[in-house]
Amino acid sequence: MEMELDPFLGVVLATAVLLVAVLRRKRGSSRKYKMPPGPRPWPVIGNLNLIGALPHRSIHALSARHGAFMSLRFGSVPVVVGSSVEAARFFLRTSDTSFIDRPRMAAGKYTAYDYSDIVWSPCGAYWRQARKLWKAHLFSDRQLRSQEHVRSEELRVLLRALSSSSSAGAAGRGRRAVALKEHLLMYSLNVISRMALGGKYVGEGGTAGSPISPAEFSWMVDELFLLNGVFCVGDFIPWLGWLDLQGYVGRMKRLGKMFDRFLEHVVDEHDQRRRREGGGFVPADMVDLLLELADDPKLEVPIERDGVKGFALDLIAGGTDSTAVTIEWAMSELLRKPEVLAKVTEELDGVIGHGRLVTEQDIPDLPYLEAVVKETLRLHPVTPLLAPRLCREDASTGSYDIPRGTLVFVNVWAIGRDPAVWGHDAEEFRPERFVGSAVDVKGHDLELLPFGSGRRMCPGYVLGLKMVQVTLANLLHAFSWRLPDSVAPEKLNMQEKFGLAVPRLVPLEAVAVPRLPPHLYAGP
Ligand code: HEM
Repeated sequence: MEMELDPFLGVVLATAVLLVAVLRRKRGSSRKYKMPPGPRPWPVIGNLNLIGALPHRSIHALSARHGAFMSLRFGSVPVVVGSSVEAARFFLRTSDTSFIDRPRMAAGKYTAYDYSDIVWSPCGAYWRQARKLWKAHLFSDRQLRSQEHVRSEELRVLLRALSSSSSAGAAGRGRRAVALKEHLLMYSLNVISRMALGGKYVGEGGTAGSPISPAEFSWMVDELFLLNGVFCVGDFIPWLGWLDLQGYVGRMKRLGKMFDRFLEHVVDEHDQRRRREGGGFVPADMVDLLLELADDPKLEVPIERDGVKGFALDLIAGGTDSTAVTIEWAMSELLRKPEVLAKVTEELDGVIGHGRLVTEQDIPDLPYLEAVVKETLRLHPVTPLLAPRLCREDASTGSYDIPRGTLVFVNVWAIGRDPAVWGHDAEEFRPERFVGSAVDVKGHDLELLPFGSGRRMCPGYVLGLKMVQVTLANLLHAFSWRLPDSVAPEKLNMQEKFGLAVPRLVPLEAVAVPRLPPHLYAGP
């Protein structure tokens, strides 16, 4: 949601502000709402001028002045932001049915098959059915267990790749720093490709005729997350939309076409196998399952081909960037805190030993590692404002009204750093705060909501959490990590870059020295 105005856009908006200020007539409103307090909006742009390149931080600074329920106006759209546990309870629990809709924004239209995926689909029979199908079929415990071997095979590929790309001949200090995120993205993409699409469609070992290179694909995923998070002027000032002054809509249309070429190829291949195998066909991956579900005549709402492609896109997008971003933040925090890094390594040595890798079943025996993951998600929730919600009926907090049509954000980033909840050291990375604590990330504890909560909560959280925990555990178990000699831990750049996900601005580079017997880095 970048809102750094370019000069041309600035001139157009300033002219429009003037015009509207001059032409404005006082209109009577049919009902008087008592909205939460907030900064005074300008004509036309509302408060968009107050939103900087990192909206969760700009909004947090404004909430500190105006309150945990705060009104804003983006262009002509009323906005309310919740920034406390009480606000999260109101929006995501007690009045959750009023706020489970999504706004119709350009990103959903152009990058998500006209709102046919789950993330952008409006609340209704189609969305409810999609969530039910995902839960019962794609993300059932049985389905996730049956694909555990895929995750552990790809993990070994990751460890091998890290071991060879960091080696520069001599062991120890002679090693090169690796760009961790590139490796993590390729790994999570391969895991989700094999689980969802039945094979690797990108990069080394990709299926024949794959229409996409790894570099192109990783650019596409980055672009998708950026464009799904930007504040697009046309969404808020519709009469300026046709000008596409920021160029975002053009980029969305281009990206939508690129993903469509890729997904057409994937769906075609799956269709062909179904036809070839006829009655003997057995679904082997999530796209097979989706195609079979789409054919079910008992479906309440039909799922068209665009729906299948939209769901496949959710799987790819949800399964790749979010996990890679979280692990990169965890490693950054650990590299700044050698004593925490030493403690988590000690736990791994004690529980796992040096003879094997960590499995998903080991995680409950690694409470300090679990605490490290929670602490990372507290300080660096991947989507700090959750995905935008739309108020679909007038609601009231008791003190304030939220009219139908209001855009709602819950700033979970701010809640995760609230000293009233987390104490005076809320900004500090200190996993000990979770040791022996029952607070979890599964949507019950409103002070820690990296996956959201309620009916619109992330449906992939079990997989996402598993992947973050087991991957981080193995990175730490299989390698000793340090920053390059030129970077002092306290000087490590921790700046963020905004989009639907908030990754590091500068990718982390670190030196990885293998610490387990060589056969554990060999192929699966
Ligand atoms: C660390 C990993 C992940 C994090 C932190 C994360 C976080 C989130 C958040 C905050 C939301 C918005 C919830 C809301 O509006 O209240 C969301 C929605 C969603 N996530 Fe995830 N997610 C992760 C992994 C995944 C995975 C692995 C998948 C699927 C493979 C996935 C698929 C989705 C989908 C489809 C939605 C939209 C749900 C809806 O609108 O009904 N996510 N996620």
